[in-house]
Amino acid sequence: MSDLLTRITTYKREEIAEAKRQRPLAALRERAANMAPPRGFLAAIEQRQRQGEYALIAEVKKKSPSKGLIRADFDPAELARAYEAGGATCVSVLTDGPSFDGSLVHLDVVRTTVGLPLLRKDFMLDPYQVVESRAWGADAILLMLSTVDDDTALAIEDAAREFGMDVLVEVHDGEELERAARLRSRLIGINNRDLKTMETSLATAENLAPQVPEGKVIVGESGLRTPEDLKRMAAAGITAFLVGESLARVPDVESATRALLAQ
Ligand SMILES: O=P(O)(O)OC[C@@H](O)[C@@H](O)c1c[nH]c2ccccc12
Repeated sequence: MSDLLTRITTYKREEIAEAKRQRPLAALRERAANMAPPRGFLAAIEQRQRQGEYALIAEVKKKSPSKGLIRADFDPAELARAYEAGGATCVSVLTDGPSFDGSLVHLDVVRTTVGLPLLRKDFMLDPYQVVESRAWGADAILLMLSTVDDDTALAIEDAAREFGMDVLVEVHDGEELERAARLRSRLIGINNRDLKTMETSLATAENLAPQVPEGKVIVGESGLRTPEDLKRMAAAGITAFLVGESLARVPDVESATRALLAQ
């Protein structure tokens, strides 16, 4: 694991232990059970694709370890509303505090603001976090295979299935892709960003896409800025995208979202 991921997973384990003390699983489960059922995340993506359109998961992102501050006047509700108005299919909400200035409260705020399905973007290490995600209104979770072993990945996936949530399984290389193929989730995210070097190359998704098994839905992640970038991904068979920085950075987010999606 890279230094950054080691640092993040270390504090994340402490956060999880503290959350379990403050809100035991039973209480969290009760809250999750009272939530409205999940909005179909994968279903929304596949519906767009069936219409011959790009599916965009637009990310509510204030800052990141690689880019620093992305949006100074950060307002998660306003950002999500602009994404929705601009034609996004789903919204990703970063909830990690220390590295991204995210919060579970953002998830709650975004859910009451837009009707789109929501991904909780965080570092999932424990099935407890899946219940937590549902209790705060997430419809899908991110599962990075670089941070969990196969048994943990399966346990997290099982928890998500129990709640009817979708799982975006994130990979960065061929080995992780092989591991992803053994999971049941159909959504595979290929992260163009190398978390060891922080370098982003669209060639990552281009090169891995042909190795993704039939029946999976590929999401191209990170470093996507222009309609040409999306076109390049589409040429490799990728028509669903996760985009944060390039949209969250600009003043007029709605127009930028629409412009990015113009085919
Ligand atoms: O801001 P970008 O380059 O458009 O990237 C968005 C998203 O792919 C990125 O935030 C991301 C992908 N996988 C992650 C895992 C953890 C934190 C963040 C990420």
